[in-house]
Amino acid sequence: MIELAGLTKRYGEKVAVDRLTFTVRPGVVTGFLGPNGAGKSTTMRMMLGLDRPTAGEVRIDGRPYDRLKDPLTSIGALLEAKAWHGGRSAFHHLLCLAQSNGIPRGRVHEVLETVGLAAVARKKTKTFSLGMGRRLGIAAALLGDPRVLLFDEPVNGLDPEGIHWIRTLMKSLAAQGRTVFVSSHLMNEMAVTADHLIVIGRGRLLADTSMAEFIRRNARSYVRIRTPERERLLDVLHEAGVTVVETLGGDVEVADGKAERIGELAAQHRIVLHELSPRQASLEEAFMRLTAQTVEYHAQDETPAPRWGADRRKGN
Ligand SMILES: Nc1ncnc2c1ncn2[C@@H]1O[C@H](COP(=O)(O)OP(=O)(O)OP(=O)(O)O)[C@@H](O)[C@H]1O
Repeated sequence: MIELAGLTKRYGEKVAVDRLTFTVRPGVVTGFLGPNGAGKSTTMRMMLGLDRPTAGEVRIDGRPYDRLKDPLTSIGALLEAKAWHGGRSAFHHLLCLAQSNGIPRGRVHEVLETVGLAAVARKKTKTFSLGMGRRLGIAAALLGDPRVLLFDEPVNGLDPEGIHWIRTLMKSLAAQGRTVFVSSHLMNEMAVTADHLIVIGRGRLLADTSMAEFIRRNARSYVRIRTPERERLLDVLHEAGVTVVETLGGDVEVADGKAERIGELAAQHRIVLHELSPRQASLEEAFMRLTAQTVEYHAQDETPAPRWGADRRKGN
C-alpha cells in the first residue's frame, strides 16, 4: 500500500505537487494520469525517496521510504530514465544490484526468466533493443520481490507485443496481491490495464476513483444512429422532443437517449435503420474533459466544438 498525506513539492515559486492525499491499494492496477507537467514524475520520485517533500509525507506499507529496512524488498520501480552501465551484461547488472542490497544470487536467475531475458543474460546491455532494456528495468524492479511496484511510462515506445507483455505482467503482479501504480499517456492502453485511477492536474488531485466510475462520470454516453432516411428520422426525433447532434460524418447521435425509444419511433414511422448503438465515450475523452482547465500550455484549438443540443426545426 502507498499512502500520501498532504504531499507537497515546491521548486521556488512553482508548486509541482500540491497537498496530495490518496492511497494506492494492493490487489489492483492503479493508473496515474495527468497532463504534461502535472507532477506525476515528481510524485513518484518522492514515493521512492529520490526527492524530499516540501511538506506532507509518503508511506510505503506503513513506513516512510528512509525507514524501510531493505528498500528494494519493499518497493521496486521502473523510472523513465535508463540507469545502467552499457558495458555490463544483464546478468552482471542485476547481480551487482542484488549484492549491494543483500538479495540472494538465485533471485537474479529467477527475474531474468520472468522477464524473458534468460537467453541473452550474458550479452552486454548496450546491444539491447528498447524493449529488452525495458524488460531489464522491470527485472531490476522485481529483484527484491517487493510488495509495491511503480512503473513510470512503462510502455512508451514499445511495439504491440512488448505492450501486451507489460500489461499482462502488471495485471498478474496485482493479482498476486501487490500494489501496482503505473503512469502512462497512452489512454487506450490505460483503459485496458488499470482498475483504479488517480488523476492530477497542476499538482492537485482531480480524481481518485474506479476506471468504470471515472468514465461514467466524465464522459458522455450517447446513441449512434445510421440511416438512409436521415432527414425523415431527424424530423421524427424533433417532433418527439429528442435532442440530436448531427456528426460531421453524417450520422446522428442522441445524447443520453434510450436506444429502445428511438428504435420504436423509427419503427412507428417505418424508417429503416442501419445502426442503433448505445455508446460510451472513451477514457481519453473523459480525461480531456476533466483536465481541460488544468493543462499548462494549450495548443490553439482548431477543431470546432461539437454541436451538442443543436435545435433542429422542421424545414431547416
Ligand atoms: N527539478 C526541478 N526544478 C524545477 N521545476 C521542476 C523540477 N522538476 C519538475 N519541475 C516542474 O514541476 C512540474 C511537474 O513536473 P513533473 O515532471 O513532475 O510532471 P509530469 O506530470 O511528470 O509531466 P510529464 O507528463 O510531462 O512527464 C513541472 O512544471 C516541472 O517543470
